[in-house]
Amino acid sequence: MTDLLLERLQSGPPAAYVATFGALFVLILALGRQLALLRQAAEKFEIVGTRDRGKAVVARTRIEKGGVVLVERALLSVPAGVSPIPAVGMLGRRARSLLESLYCPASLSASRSEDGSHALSDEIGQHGEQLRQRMVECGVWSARKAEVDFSWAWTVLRVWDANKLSFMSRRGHEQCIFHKISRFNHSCEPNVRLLPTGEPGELMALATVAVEPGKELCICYPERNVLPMLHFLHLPTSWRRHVLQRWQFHCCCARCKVPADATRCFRCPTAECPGSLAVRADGLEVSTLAPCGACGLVLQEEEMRQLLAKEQAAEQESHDLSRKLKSTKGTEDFPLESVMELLGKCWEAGFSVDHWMCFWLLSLAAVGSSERPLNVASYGVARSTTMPALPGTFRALAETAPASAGSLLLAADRRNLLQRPGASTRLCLYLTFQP
Ligand SMILES: C[S@@+](CC[C@H](N)C(=O)[O-])C[C@H]1O[C@@H](n2cnc3c(N)ncnc32)[C@H](O)[C@@H]1O
Repeated sequence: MTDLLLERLQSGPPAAYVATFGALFVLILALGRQLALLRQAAEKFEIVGTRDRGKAVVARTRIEKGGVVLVERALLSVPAGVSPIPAVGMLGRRARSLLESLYCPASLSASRSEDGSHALSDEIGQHGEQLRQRMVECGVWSARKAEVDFSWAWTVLRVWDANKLSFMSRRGHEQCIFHKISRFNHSCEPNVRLLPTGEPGELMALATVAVEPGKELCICYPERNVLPMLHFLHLPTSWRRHVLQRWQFHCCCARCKVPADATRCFRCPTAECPGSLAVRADGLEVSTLAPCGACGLVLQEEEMRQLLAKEQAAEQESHDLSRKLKSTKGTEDFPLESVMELLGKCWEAGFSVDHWMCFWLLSLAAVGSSERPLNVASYGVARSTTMPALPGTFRALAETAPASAGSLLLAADRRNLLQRPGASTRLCLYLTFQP
């Protein structure tokens, strides 16, 4: 009996078994591949390579406004403010390889205020020099494993830096990385908005406008207001470029490529001309103004210099106002007078009603003059940026405002402020009041 067994073992499994198992294995692989292809075909988007911004998500079919592009569960998720290091060290094989395939910049940038006291670079050093030590200290790795896995973990942390998204779920404030959602590029005229589904580590991508097949699907990376009640999308091009440096790229979206910055524009001085002159945003060191869009007037260098100096002075005052707003508790101490005063200065300085500062001040004026509690009024601006555009909103305010501010309020009342750049993305706005 034992001899028979030994003989069987030495001669190995019969060839028929090997062939059957081999065939089954190949069949399972082929089925898996077919299933993956079917799933991909059912998706409304595909991930493709681009010439200038790595991979991108592109619509495969027409997606209606408000349509769900995808719902995805995160590959890696940690509560906000908590180090991702232990989670990185405990990833499974599949999550590891998916993460490794994501975009990974050459350098991890310096500690950031958004990360608060838990800036990653405070733990691991600017270039990962303390990473090994931290992995061992927090018990994720033995000293030997630290030697082997160091470069892998360093890569994953750079992936984390470039791709992480923060949002609220049932579990609280989370920071997550996704396999597909992390492929969305940024645009200053986004057509997709990410929304938490409420489930832990889960996000949903919704189209904010109808998207035609072949068009890139983009989100807006900065989520927070830059000034109280002023979202990133309403900022001038140069300021947006500065904010985007956090992701280490120079935005090449359609809005950033336009040579004149429509959010920094002045009224045309020609009598009766309704046009405006916008600051050129083509990277010239000294700012100049493009000719008037309506009558073609070109300003002399000295006139341009004067307008730009006035703009700089008003911007300086906007920082003081922003400080006041941050300490505002309610409607009682809302600095409406300061808002009106600055509006008046902007009008006298020749700003167009489309200038970013006018848009901001007009939103503030609408909130500050509303009879509703501050959080409700500012939420109104957040939910519906149509509020400042409702006929009559500013006309009533103009009656009590200083004469110069009154002109701007009346001008704004005749216009739909949503016609301004970035406004098509209004579903992406979260103009919340941040005390
Ligand atoms: C979260 S990843 C987005 C997906 C990435 N393109 C990829 O290949 O996986 C962020 C990086 O994509 C690139 N990127 C995103 N939006 C861009 C834009 N509007 N212009 C240029 N580069 C962009 C930048 O390199 C940025 O750091």
